[in-house]
Amino acid sequence: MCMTKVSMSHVKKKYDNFILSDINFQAKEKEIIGLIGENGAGKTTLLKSIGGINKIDFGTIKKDFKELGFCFDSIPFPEELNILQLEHVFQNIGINWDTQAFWPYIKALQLPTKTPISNFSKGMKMQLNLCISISHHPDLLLLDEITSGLDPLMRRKVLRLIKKYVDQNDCSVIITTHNLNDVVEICTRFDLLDHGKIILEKSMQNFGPENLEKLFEETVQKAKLGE
Ligand SMILES: Nc1ncnc2c1ncn2[C@@H]1O[C@H](COP(=O)(O)OP(=O)(O)OP(=O)(O)O)[C@@H](O)[C@H]1O
Repeated sequence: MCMTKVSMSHVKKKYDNFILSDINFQAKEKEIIGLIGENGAGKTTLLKSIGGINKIDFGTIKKDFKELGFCFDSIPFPEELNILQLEHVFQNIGINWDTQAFWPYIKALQLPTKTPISNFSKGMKMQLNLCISISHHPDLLLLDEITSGLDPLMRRKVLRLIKKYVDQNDCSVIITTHNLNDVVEICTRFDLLDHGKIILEKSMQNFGPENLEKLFEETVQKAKLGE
């Protein structure tokens, strides 16, 4: 049976000038869900609501995951440390941490282990963030624009790593991205957001980047015209 990791029902989140409204959304085990939409559509707000980082104003979120992993744009660890030092800290703070899993990820992405993290590029920090997140063995992984700022080769490596993690674990992933190739390459489903609403949800069978872009444009255009 395919387990649901998170289920949202009629969720609303209000900011002064924005409402995420009437969100009904489910993520099931093994799904990799791409959240797409124009700038300011509400992708990060939705992701943060799922992760409990945002307090919702209305509706319910049923959480059936055991361990949450997430990567948002801020780095939640001390940047003056290098990877060797940071890994030592994780080993010793008594959290769910798998050293054996962590080092092969670092090796695969060729991240330097003795350079202070403060000297890493934005892309390198994102990669490290991902390696740390999946070394806690999350069964729900939230990734906010994980591929932005990555060169094409590194982007491919990161996507492969995410896909492999899902293949080998009972995990579901929700990823926000502006790169529709990310969705085509690893997602099993996408949800298109527009002005705080999910206006389209589709399984990824038979979509290439061109027809996904066309569908994106047409659906957003129709929503703007109120059709
Ligand atoms: N903490 C906040 N306080 C007030 N408004 C916010 C806050 N966070 C986000 N917003 C607003 O909510 C709306 C949706 O923002 P969000 O970051 O979720 O969009 P997004 O789809 O992820 O955009 P992008 O693709 O540009 O990253 C925007 O209008 C933004 O200004």
